[in-house]
Amino acid sequence: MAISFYKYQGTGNDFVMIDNRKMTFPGENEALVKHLCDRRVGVGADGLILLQDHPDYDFEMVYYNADGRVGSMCGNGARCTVRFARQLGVIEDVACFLAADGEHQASVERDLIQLKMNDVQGVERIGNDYYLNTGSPHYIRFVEDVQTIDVFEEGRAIRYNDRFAAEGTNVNFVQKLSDNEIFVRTYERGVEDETLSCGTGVTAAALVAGLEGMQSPVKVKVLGGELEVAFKQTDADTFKYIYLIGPAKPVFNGSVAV
Ligand SMILES: N[C@@H](CCC[C@H](N)C(=O)O)C(=O)O
Repeated sequence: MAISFYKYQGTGNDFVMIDNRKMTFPGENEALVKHLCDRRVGVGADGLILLQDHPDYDFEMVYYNADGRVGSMCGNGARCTVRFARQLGVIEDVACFLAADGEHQASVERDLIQLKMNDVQGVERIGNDYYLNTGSPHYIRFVEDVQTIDVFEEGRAIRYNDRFAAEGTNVNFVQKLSDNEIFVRTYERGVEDETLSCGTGVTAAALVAGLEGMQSPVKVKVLGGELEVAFKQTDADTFKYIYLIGPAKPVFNGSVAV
């Protein structure tokens, strides 16, 4: 069997993208998804996304982590899916689509995709760190110099500690660069390694920076590029009108024998 695919990336977070409007892709086949995401024997990606028809939305996005399991919300993946939907002619410059955490709106403006994230309510304090859900679970730790952090070892230690081992969490190390800019490095659950960018992680980090006094919009540097997060804090730990803004680009397309 041959599978046609597209490869997209958003600030270095990369995805195998499949047009599954004919519902031919066997999404329940964990081993196949894992194989396609494998960087040695497959296409290679941090995750795989199916774009599917939905009766009530422009499209539905179904996201899998590189380990082959269905994931929760993926912010960079969603921005890439919007770009992909536009390339396929499914949408023009605006979209309303369904993802793991519900409905999302998005718009395309030249290179940039602006994605509306769901409201966030509840930010837990864990010692000097934070834990919140921006569609996916994120642990946030502020550090003095993010470049010197061993993200794999320190992130993995938190992801597999007694509190998180069963469900897992993504872990973000955040450095404040100025009064409106942060640098974020992320250990991603389901990839079980550092990725070059994580959209829901960057969003979580910006909201927590907001809790610590940073004004919206927050500029965010990641290893794979730059993003921006706009938000409105409406309560002690409630955020609304959250937007994740940044580029999403096609890389190549092809067909892979499986
Ligand atoms: N890379 C993603 C985050 C994906 C979700 C995560 N790996 C999980 O399932 O917890 C993003 O851009 O948000």
